[in-house]
Amino acid sequence: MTAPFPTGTILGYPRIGRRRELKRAVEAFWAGRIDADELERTAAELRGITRERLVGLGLGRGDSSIPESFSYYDQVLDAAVAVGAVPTRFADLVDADGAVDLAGYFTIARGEGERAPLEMTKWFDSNYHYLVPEIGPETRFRLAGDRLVREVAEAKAAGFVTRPVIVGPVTFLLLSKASDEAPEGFAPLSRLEDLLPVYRELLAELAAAGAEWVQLDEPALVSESLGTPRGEVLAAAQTAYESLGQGRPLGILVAAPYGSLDDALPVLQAAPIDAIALDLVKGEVPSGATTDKVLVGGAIDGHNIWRGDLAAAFGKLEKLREVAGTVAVGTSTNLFHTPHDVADEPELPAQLVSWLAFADQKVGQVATLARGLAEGRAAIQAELDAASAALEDRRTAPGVRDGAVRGRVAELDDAAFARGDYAHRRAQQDVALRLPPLPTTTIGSFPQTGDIRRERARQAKGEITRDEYEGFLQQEIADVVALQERIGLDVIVHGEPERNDMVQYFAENLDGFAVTQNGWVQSYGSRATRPSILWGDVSRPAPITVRWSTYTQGLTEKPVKGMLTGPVTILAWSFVRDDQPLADTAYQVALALRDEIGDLESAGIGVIQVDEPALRELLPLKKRDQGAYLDWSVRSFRLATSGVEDRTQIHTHLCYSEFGVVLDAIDALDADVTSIEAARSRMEVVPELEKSGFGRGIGPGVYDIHSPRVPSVEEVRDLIGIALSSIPERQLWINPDCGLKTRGYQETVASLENILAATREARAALGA
Ligand SMILES: CN1c2c(nc(N)[nH]c2=O)NC[C@@H]1CNc1ccc(C(=O)N[C@@H](CCC(=O)N[C@@H](CCC(=O)N[C@@H](CCC(=O)O)C(=O)O)C(=O)O)C(=O)O)cc1
Ligand SMILES: N[C@@H](CCS)C(=O)O
Ligand SMILES: [Zn+2]
Repeated sequence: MTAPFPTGTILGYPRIGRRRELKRAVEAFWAGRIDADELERTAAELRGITRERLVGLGLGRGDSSIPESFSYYDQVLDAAVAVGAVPTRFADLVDADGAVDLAGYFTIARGEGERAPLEMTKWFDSNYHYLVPEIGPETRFRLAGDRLVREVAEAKAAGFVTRPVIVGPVTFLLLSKASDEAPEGFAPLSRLEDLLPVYRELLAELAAAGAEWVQLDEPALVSESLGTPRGEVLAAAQTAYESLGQGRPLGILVAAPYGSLDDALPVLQAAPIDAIALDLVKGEVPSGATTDKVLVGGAIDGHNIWRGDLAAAFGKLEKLREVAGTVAVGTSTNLFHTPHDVADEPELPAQLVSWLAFADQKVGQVATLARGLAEGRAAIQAELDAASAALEDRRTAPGVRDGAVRGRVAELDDAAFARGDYAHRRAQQDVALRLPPLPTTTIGSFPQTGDIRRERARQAKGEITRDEYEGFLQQEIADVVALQERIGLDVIVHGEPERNDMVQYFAENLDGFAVTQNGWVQSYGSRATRPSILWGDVSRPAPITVRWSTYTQGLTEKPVKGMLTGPVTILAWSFVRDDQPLADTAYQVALALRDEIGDLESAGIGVIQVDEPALRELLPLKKRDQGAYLDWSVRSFRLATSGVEDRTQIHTHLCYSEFGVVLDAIDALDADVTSIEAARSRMEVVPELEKSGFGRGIGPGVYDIHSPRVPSVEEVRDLIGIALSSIPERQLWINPDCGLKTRGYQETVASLENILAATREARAALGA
């Protein structure tokens, strides 16, 4: 007999700690300042605090409503390690039972010496990055990790019955790539039948440790963008859950966040599982056939921070009751996309705070709606009314709608989105910039050293004055310029030392945004960001970057590249207002950037880069939504960048994604030069670019900045050679994959020197 499913739950909770305690402990472990036992103790303490907190917020101690969703680094890596899927290059880290210890786990995540880590890529349409498992015929699946089982037991010992969460087998394989050993055309999904017994064994162990329910996350079932034919995905889901459901030792919840299940819903309904979690924020309440399964209605948005329309959310659950015998309320996704607690933001205006719900407030909302489901709408009417009143207040608050901003957007005509003919631009830029063949540049940031972060923190605390801080930054820029000149780079950057983050910095300088003090959200591993809150109409009260760029240009004869973050990325990495289409907000941000670009040009900056690393990330998971997205995202970039003279060279930069499906959109951005991550995949994107007829400047990265490894001159020369076999010399730029902010100086300098040495060799070979 399956235990009853709780009436309210969340799909997961932030695991980094309210003050990023996990980051500090993990980085201390990496630096050798604490040992594995101490790291384990800190992590166990954090899990204990989380469980107690969730009970305090209204979840149950013994009813499986609390998810066991901790991870030291990444949940996909956790699944890989649990099922023994460790690539052969890490074989020495694996013990006789197939297990790796904590140090080994981090080595797989981060690489070591010549051993590359697992590749990192975007988790669905979010700014979270997961590690890509490598699967081949040689992968020996076995139950190799017992961490989740130990955490269930740890909870049990503390008086909790929690619900362990693990990436489901179908999603696990669909997110994997073929290992180095696999033959051409090998599909990891072909190993499903071999993987399922391991999951079955894991479920048995979780049940033995005291779990009554397990949550298998299957977001891949909602996505149409993973490249596997839909029929194969559905068949895999059927096989997996027919198999796992037979004689199951505990209740199985299959969670499908980030969109609607569409034709996968009947497959899951027919399978011998007990509950299905639906995303009712991105997806609709399903109509049609009724089901005997528990439907967990994800009516509370797990991917943003708005308090939202609680009455409408309850309405969705009431509608869900028309198709399911048992309905529970949940979050649409794991809450790890949101910061911990609005109460940690004393500096935010009270009115704005009243519109917000971070993870803890969302748990409270789930508890309220669960009470409504149990006791009827009248029991929660006061809470529903309070949320509706906050929503109405938000609708009419000053700044949410700014007539001047709206008027400007309304008056835009086609000319605002177009530059002159590229051939003419190129000719003018050649004269203005006088660059050598295979011009070299970097992507913008130089290492964000402890010193820089400390000085910024001291300035924020009032320990040093604004002038002292700015003097420090000027010195930092002067050093970075001198370094680039010494190494021989052609287009100089200022290194972005004034930026805490490439989005937050702009948010701090634009109207319509608020920023948080403690609103950290994990981006990957130990790295986090504080997404800004875009709550009102956006405009630029004053120039933002102009004085930094002009100061830098005053230090060198070489062209300095102005550096901005593009509209799509500013939206993607902020919490964006949900009361108007994203396109409308994007155009407002684009106009603010257009003003900044105009001012940079007027100040004599001849090269301006507008980063759009999140262009691929925001691509909707459903094909039916992609055309409209690509249209407004490309237009917003063009709106930002097309106000300049032909002689001004516009660059863009993309990274952290696979770009195949958006190559046409990248071309349509009409940037003069596009730098794109390519080193880690050994220039995989280059033949695709050639095929797509990309005709402007292109800089496929030759240095993988995710790793501390220094690429050798030969390695860079080989990559340049591969690039030149597809890209005409006239178009090719030489640059790293991305900014250098997460790197140290030693490896940065050595790598850039090697890049320049390889470029000089390549130029000589071309007779240039
Ligand atoms: C390029 N990427 C980015 C993404 N998203 C963004 N919003 N920004 C990005 O750059 N997504 C894709 C990629 C990869 N993702 C990341 C995400 C995060 C980092 C990163 O390095 N994060 C830093 C924190 C950066 C930051 O906000 N720094 C602030 C605050 C610094 C701080 O912690 N200060 C201390 C005090 C200082 C001291 O004494 O040392 C404190 O507050 O306690 C700043 O610089 O002012 C991280 O550490 O996680 C990289 C890529
Ligand atoms: N200009 C930014 C781009 C990161 S995607 C940087 O160099 O860090
Ligand atoms: Zn980048």
